Amino acid sequence: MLSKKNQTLGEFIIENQDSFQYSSGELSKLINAIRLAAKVVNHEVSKAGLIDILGGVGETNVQGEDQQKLDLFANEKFIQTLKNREIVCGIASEEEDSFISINSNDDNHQNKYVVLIDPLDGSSNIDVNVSVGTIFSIYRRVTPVGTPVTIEDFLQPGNKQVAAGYVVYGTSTMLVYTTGDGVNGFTLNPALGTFYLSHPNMQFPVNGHIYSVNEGNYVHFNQGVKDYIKYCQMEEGDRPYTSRYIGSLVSDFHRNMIKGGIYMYPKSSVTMNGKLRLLYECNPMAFLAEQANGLAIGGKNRIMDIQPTELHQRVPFFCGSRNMVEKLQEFLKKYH
Ligand SMILES: O=P(O)(O)OC[C@H]1O[C@](O)(COP(=O)(O)O)[C@@H](O)[C@@H]1O
Ligand SMILES: [Mg+2]
Ligand SMILES: [Mg+2]
Repeated sequence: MLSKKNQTLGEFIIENQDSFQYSSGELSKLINAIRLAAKVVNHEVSKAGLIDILGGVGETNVQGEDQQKLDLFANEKFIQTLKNREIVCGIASEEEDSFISINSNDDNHQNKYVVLIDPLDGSSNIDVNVSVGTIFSIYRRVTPVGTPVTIEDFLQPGNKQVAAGYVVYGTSTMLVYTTGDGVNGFTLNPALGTFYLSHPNMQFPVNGHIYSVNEGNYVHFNQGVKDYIKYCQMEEGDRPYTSRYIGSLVSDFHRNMIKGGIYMYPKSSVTMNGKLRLLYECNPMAFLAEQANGLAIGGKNRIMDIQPTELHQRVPFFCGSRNMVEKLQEFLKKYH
């Protein structure tokens, strides 16, 4: 991977095109499309209080969650931008019941990629001015080029991803992604509308001192998770760790990748499979984590080895600094 601090995202994409195993320029166009949609969404997010984009639309998505205006705005912008560029043959989104098959105007199109997105991550934080994000995961289709995509093209295990990333709309706006050759972070200069390489070759510190979990659910967690949380809080060695939970997966992950930490959304007696969606939340964050020397598990198993069965399936998710996730796994194993 070739990287020079402060080079633009556009320059970085071109310079690293050949390090991508399927390099044909299509993936570069795809990342460029995501860059463009991220800027459009960032523009709305940054002035959310001034325009009528706060609050819900009074409808729920396929998962029974209240859809926020910004969920739908971001969903529309990412789908539209990807469609207009004629580089993907299918899209799946948290806000769409089923996948969208993209028919090209060019019958001989060679579009090989499908994209899965969480257009707006951290929806519960939109109205309270806390950082939110967008998450994306990219696969090569498994069905023949030129034919309509099928569910098979989306239900691929995470270890088949060719690229994944997120945008965090926070104190600054960053796009962080991997194509399987390390993780790089780009910060948007809003005045110029350009992303610059600010965080080359991001790495999870092997150890960390931050644990991120919604402790309001503590009583519903299984004993292994409870014991690990108690371990984090114990006055011993380099503990207690600090508890930090923003409630936006992207923002909690981003902080933990920079400072060292572990994020947990376990299954519980109320959320039998946890809350987070395997295909457009857990798999992309797991790909990034592993590319940044971290780990991502669902309990006993590696998240990216899970064979998906449904578009919106949920799985327990534990992700972060290598030694912290391995320690948690020790506690979980005690009760399996
Ligand atoms: O409020 P809870 O139950 O702790 O859940 C917070 C988690 O849910 C999410 O908001 C789910 O994502 P969406 O906002 O995209 O639905 C994560 O970003 C976050 O980590
Ligand atoms: Mg989400
Ligand atoms: Mg969302």
